Amino acid sequence: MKIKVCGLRDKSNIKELMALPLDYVGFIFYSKSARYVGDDFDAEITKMIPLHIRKVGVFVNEAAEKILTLAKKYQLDVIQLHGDESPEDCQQIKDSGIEVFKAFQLNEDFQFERLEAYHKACDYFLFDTKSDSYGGSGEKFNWEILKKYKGETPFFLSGGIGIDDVEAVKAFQHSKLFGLDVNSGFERSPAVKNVVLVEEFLKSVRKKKMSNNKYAVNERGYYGQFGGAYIPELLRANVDELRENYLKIINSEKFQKDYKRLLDTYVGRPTPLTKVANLSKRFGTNIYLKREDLTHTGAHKINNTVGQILIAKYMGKTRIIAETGAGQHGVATATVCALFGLECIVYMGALDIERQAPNVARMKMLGAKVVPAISGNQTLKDATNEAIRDWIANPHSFYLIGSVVGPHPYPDMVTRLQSIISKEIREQLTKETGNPNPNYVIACVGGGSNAAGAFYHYLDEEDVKLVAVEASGLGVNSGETAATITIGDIGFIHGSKTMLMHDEDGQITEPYSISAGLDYPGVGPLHAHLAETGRAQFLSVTDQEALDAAMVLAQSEGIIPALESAHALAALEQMTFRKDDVVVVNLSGRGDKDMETYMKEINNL
Ligand SMILES: O=C(O)c1ccccc1NCC(=O)[C@H](O)[C@H](O)COP(=O)(O)O
Repeated sequence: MKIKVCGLRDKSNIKELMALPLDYVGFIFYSKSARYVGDDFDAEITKMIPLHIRKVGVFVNEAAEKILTLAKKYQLDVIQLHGDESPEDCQQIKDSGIEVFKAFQLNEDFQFERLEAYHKACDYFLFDTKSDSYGGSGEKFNWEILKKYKGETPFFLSGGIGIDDVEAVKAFQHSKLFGLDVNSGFERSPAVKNVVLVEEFLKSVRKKKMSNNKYAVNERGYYGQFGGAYIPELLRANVDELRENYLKIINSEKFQKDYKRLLDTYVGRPTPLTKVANLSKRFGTNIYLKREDLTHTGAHKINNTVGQILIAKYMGKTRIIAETGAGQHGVATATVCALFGLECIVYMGALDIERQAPNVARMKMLGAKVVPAISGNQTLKDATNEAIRDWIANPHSFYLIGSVVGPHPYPDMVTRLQSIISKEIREQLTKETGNPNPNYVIACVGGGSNAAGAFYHYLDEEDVKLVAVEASGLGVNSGETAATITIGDIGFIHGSKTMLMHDEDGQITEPYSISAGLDYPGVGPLHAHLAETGRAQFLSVTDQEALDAAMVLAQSEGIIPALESAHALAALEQMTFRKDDVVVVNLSGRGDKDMETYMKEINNL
């Protein structure tokens, strides 16, 4: 929720307010207002305002020429029009490249049809109370009226909002509510705000709503209708042992201390949140990359293997088994087994062993035994079957799964271990913009572990749009695809009920994507639930679109992404953003491992 404090003038008061996480500050350029900045308002005052706080000039029936002159002088980012300005007046300001807020004074008789002519010409509306003055009346209006507002332009709620309105504001819901505009409710005297009260208001309004756990796993291991533990009887004891222990261990102080130490000193966390200027310019918004590519081993996978190896140790396990497709999870598992001196057996399809020679060599160098799966298509699905067989035969082993898939508790356990990603994003954005919540979080989805981690702390923050990007390979209808949510159905795979791709006989189909990490015929049950409830939007990206996006990032920002992450980047091309949106793309891995593919697929490399 964006917060705008309007009606400022006093330099020392403004300086104090600048320390608060505000989004907008407003200056009244209407001479009849008690908060009028005055004819000799010092332009140095607006210059000292940090760039992330946007400066709004408030005008009433003023000539466009004068507005634009003052906008230049005071470096205003936004013009807020409070008089009888027409859509054409708004458009004239907008055409000069400045954002426009149009204020409307509402009462029960307000005709919302009036707004239709303004949508194109305004970036935001501001709904204030009908009064004899043009604004700053300190009076509230009946917010229920806004149920009638069905327009597309987001709005600020305004009019007499004060510290006593925190609960009402939090309870008020409207899909187009963008922010709150406050003014006289926080004044000591005209144009001088009570900084302590403003700070208290910001904290209370933004305090995380008590999680309603709508998207969390329930005690039976389900996300809505998805999840569960559909496993052979012979595996039951192994899975139950893990289910009974994982939360106790993860929540223990000792685990938290050991896990944090490893994340900080071995994995290299926190990973940076990089604002990418050239990409931001290209998409006309503010794009940040969460740099999982900078972790040890070069991808987010290590967050999970470091956590699971600790859980295995605490459970007294000495033998680790894992399955791997392209070898990334195998390498991350072999890495932590080497670190802890544990035996490591990695099952890998015989065909994948042939295709992924460097990763096979890495695993061997790290001391792991790589066992070929020679059944079926000799790929990931078959490797998983072999790993499960091994686990049944060797119950003292720990099966270390690499994504938010498999029987409960794996999806929840892996999600929690990857949630460090969104925990850090929140902390980093708070420092950077004053608000922990971005407008969008975008991540690629194969099984879905990097997306689960990037989404986790935002699941109940409905103002944050979650975008999951699947690999559509050669196209969603080509038969050569891995876009499970887009074309799949409900079914059972690797011990859980979820969405998967299958043929007419119900057989799971072989997925295809240029990106090995997205080449999975199912998806984690959390993601199936996010898709079903509409909490996350699912987009799909072809091989070619991902390759193009990788080139754009490499050549505009000097970062070569993993092919998986390139899918998340390519989704930007399918979306439209506002100038002041904050968009976080989870850059799940670095591109070194994909150089052979890039060299083969991109001309002149
Ligand atoms: O604040 C003023 O004096 C004013 C005068 C003329 C036009 C607009 C004005 N204020 C604009 C605002 O953005 C106010 O914050 C908004 O009207 C709500 O004010 P309040 O009821 O005091 O919270």
